[in-house]
Amino acid sequence: MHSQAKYLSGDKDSIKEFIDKFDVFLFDCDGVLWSGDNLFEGTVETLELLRSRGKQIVFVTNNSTKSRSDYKKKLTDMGIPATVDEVFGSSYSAAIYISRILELPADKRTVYVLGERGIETELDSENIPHIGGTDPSLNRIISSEDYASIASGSSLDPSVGVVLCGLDFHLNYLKLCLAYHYLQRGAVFLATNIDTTLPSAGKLFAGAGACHAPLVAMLGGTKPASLGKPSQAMMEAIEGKFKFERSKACMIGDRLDTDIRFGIDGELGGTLCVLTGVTKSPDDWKDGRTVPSEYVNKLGDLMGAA
Ligand SMILES: O=C(O)[C@H](O)[C@H](O)COP(=O)(O)O
Ligand SMILES: [Mg+2]
Repeated sequence: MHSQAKYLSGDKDSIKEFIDKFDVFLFDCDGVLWSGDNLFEGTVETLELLRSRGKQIVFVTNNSTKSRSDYKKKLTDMGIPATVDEVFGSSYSAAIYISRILELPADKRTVYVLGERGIETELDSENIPHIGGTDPSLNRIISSEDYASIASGSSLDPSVGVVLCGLDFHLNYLKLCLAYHYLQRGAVFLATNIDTTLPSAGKLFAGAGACHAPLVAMLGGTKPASLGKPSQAMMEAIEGKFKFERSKACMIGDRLDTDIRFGIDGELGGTLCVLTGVTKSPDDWKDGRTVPSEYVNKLGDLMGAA
């Protein structure tokens, strides 16, 4: 880990030297490429510059609301050429973990989802049965019948072996209580990611970590295993798919406890922090716990090497 982050913005030679050090750039999305649907200045040009220099680009996002194909569409709609194979999201990471790593009893293979369509799509891609999620019948206030049927277990699906939590724009009391009772019955507690906030429109909003925080409180502090950044299960899955040399790879992100931690723990060749998302200034890493190797004001500053 670095004790001092090198500031690159405006330093043409250092930017060129930085880019030349790496063959692969792992790009975080929210807070780096855009804020919500607002693309940051210079993003398209910077990605074009890196590709023109033969760099491999991988989009590594913790945003679980979209599948890989959804992200490919968002990227291309925003003017960023991308293929589905270049996208690796936390929902996909979780689906791979559940289908290929987690060993569940044969009668406990169903996943109860607290989250959006992106999680469901990726579970489908791994043929994992799931309930909850975007089921419209759950978008309502809990009833006295619900209390009774959840308490007795008569409305609970006995095949649920996992509760998987992501960013849920339709979160409610009923859904949290269903998740809690599945967990109480022994379901494995998983999260796509731990991000407590979501950058959008230049400010911060509730993130996936805030969505499952009520369950952590109800469970007396038990936290889910998270399959997004900084999980090294995700790094290993990405490395397995793209076969890159870690010392020649750089993680570019806006969040210290996910993106930069992901790159440091993964012993990548470098970590570049941008100040357009969650992290706002070098003061944010003055405790020395998670210090990027380099930083810029915004991604587009790398155009200094053009
Ligand atoms: O709350 C969340 O899920 C995250 O803030 C968000 O989606 C992170 O996405 P990323 O910055 O990893 O693209
Ligand atoms: Mg981000």
